[in-house]
Amino acid sequence: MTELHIAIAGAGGRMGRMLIETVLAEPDARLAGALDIPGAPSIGEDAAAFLGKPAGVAIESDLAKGLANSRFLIDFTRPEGTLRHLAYCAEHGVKLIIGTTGFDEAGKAAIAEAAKKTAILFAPNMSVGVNVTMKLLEYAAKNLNIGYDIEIIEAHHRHKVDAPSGTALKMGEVIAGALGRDLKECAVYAREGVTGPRDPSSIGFATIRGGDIVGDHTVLFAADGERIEISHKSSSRLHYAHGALRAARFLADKDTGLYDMYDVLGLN
Ligand SMILES: NC(=O)C1=CN([C@@H]2O[C@H](COP(=O)(O)OP(=O)(O)OC[C@H]3O[C@@H](n4cnc5c(N)ncnc54)[C@H](OP(=O)(O)O)[C@@H]3O)[C@@H](O)[C@H]2O)C=CC1
Ligand SMILES: O=C(O)C1=N[C@H](C(=O)O)C[C@H](O)C1
Repeated sequence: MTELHIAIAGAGGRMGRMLIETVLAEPDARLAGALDIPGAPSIGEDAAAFLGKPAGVAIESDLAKGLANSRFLIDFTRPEGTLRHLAYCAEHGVKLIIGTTGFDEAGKAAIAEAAKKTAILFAPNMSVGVNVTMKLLEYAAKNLNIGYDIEIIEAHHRHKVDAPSGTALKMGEVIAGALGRDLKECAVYAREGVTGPRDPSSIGFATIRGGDIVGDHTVLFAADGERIEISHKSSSRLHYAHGALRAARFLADKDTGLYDMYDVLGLN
């Protein structure tokens, strides 16, 4: 069994901590490094101090130190952080699993470019359930292509900084693709005041933020006389972390290339 030497970025964050706990629990993985943003209170602490059982890995802000012993970096941070890590990983052949959301087009292009130099898994949601839900949405959209208004509703905790969620946007892309539409042309992200009647070719988004909601996504197909709702609800972050570990195993024999969870799960 090849041991996966993994560093975790955003080590003090919600997903960072879940990933550290998960890596420490997996027999084929070793926590080999931990990063956080310069100035974060966690810098210098043991990465597993929050678990009450030190792992002997200090949280670093210096990328060379934090990644010295790692072949993989799992990064769930912010676009600006991921893009900084990306440049270093591409240069030094560290494989990257990116869960961060909220990238603009330039950020996505930078990730695609870096994938010519190192292997990258980039997915706004690493849950197996969410990715299977995407396939259900593709099927539903293809078969409900006339007379159904499509609305995507997502709800997350009060700390989330980007909207709509990366998952909701990906769901929109999957649905638009299945219908032969371009999401950039048909997405409606907000409604207020006198909006006029709904454009039947639009795909609407609604965002809810509050409390500790881990992540809920519902796609509504609404027609005259019936409604179909396809929902996924997360009650824990563990399944995202398990997905990220599956992604690392998938990248183990890849040197370059840009992949997503469909590749990992054989859903293409
Ligand atoms: N793909 C998936 O399956 C999932 C994706 N996500 C995405 O992961 C990301 C993180 O979510 P979450 O863990 O809840 O967020 P948190 O805010 O809890 O954690 C983010 C971590 O990244 C650090 N950070 C912030 N800015 C930078 C930077 N510029 N450089 C380096 N590190 C930085 C933060 O440090 P500090 O706290 O000091 O600012 C913190 O440690 C989000 O984009 C979210 O949408 C979340 C869950 C699942
Ligand atoms: O910020 C979060 O928490 C989550 N972010 C991801 C997204 O934007 O889709 C995935 C998940 O919904 C949790």
